[in-house]
Formats: sequence, C-alpha cells, structure tokens
Amino acid sequence: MQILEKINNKTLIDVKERERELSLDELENLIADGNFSTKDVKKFLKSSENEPIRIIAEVKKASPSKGVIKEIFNHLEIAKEYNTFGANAISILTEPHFFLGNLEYLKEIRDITDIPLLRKDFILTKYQIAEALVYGADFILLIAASLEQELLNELYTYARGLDLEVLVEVHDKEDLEKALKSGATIIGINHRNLKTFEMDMKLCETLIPLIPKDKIIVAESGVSDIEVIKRLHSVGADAFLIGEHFMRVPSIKEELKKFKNSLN
Ligand SMILES: O=P(O)(O)OC[C@@H](O)[C@@H](O)c1c[nH]c2ccccc12
Repeated sequence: MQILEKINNKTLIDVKERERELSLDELENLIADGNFSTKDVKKFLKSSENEPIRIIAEVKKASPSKGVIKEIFNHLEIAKEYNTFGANAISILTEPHFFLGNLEYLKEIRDITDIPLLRKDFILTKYQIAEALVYGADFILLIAASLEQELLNELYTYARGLDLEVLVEVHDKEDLEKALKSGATIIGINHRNLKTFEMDMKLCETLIPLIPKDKIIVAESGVSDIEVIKRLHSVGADAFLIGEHFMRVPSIKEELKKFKNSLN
C-alpha cells in the first residue's frame, strides 16, 4: 500500500474514535454557540510590491520520508520565533503517527500569535474541518490526490461555510484540474510526490502557467535557499511553505529575515 493511503486509512480510524467522544453535531453546536472568527488569510499570502515574498513557516517534528527531523522540539518556542521574525502564517502539523504532530499544538500556538494558522493534516472529513476551527485554525489543507472530485468540492464548500480558507494541494495536472473545479483560490504546488516522496523542483514552471492569474500560489516542500525562492517568485509563486529547513538551521530569525528579503 502507498504511504498516502496508509496515512489516510489511519486518519479515518482516528476520526471515528474522536467522533465517539464528541459527535460532529456536538462540534457544530459548539461552533454555533461560540465565537470562532478567522483571519483574511489571502491578505497574508498574496505577494505585493511592498512584501513580495510571503512565508508559511511550518512546525514539523518528523515526517515519514525523513524520520525525526528535530530531536529537541518545542512547538511553542518555534512558533514564537516564526511570529516574531516575520512569518506571514504558521503551518502546524497535527497528524500524530507519521509526523508526530498534535492537535493540541494548534490550540496552544493560537494563544501566542495573531498571524494565520494552517491545520496541516490529512483532511478527509467534515469532522476534521470543524475541529480545525474549534482548535484555532484560519485555514486548512486539502490534498487533491486524496480526494475524489465530489468529496473535494463538498469539503471545500463546508470549510468556506465556516469561514475557513482552504489551501488545495496539487502535484500534477490532474490534481490541478480538480483543484480549479473545486473553486480553490489558494493553490499549493507540492514539489514532493506524497505517494513516492520523489521531489520535482521544476513543478512550478510546469503548473503555474496553467493557473488563472487571480489565484494565490504557494510553493511547497524542499525550499531551503534564496536562489530557489527567487526563481519560484519569478515564475509566479506568492508564498513559500517551508518546514524541514527551519527545523535544522541554527537561527530561524536569520533564515526568515534572509528569505523575506531575498529580492533586495
Ligand atoms: O519540510 P519541507 O520540505 O519544507 O516541506 C514543508 C511542507 O511542504 C510539507 O510538510 C508538506 C506539504 N504537503 C504536505 C502534506 C502533508 C504533510 C506534509 C506536507
């Protein structure tokens, strides 16, 4: 079985378990009675003359392709640095088995920052979307390769109905077609194939010309130097989703500053 399928299967088992504790109806009642406002994510991610390079910095302890990336890992310390040194949004992996993430990280990081937070997980159900809102997310990830068109459309509409923004992730033309049909306005181009872990750092050049100009483009995975950022910006990327690199550098502050200023 492919790794993506494995993760998705495990994810669905976990969701069922959580639903036994608190049903979707109950979650939705919580939302109806609460005050779960979200931020205007697009404003933070769209490249502009003043601030051409937008960075989504990821809190990432481990991954199935690399194993444990950061042994001494303090999600709050990392998020505080991202917040202080100019990240435009923070991506928080909440998948617990393969990425050693945690949904609680989302809630805890919400308390220390006002920039948009992405729930980065393998979202296959409305339940996970409602949860994302309750735990403090402003936007969610939907992976086109994991979802049939109909389900992608349904989850996209559900999230927008809760005022959550959606980053729809693609890795080839077929994914991209699906993403555009769903109505996505923020499109993530993942250089990493989630089924094989192979990297294609030229993917933006292939796919961006096929995307209408008004969409926001996020270049994802394998970004670790200024030359790559410059090149991808010049072909139309607005924002960069960076995880592993920030987990490994001695100073997040210096790297973030360098990347934000890469065009200067
Ligand atoms: O650590 P990297 O190579 O900078 O990549 C970050 C991010 O793009 C990656 O974590 C990611 C992109 N899409 C995903 C989907 C699920 C899990 C993880 C991901």
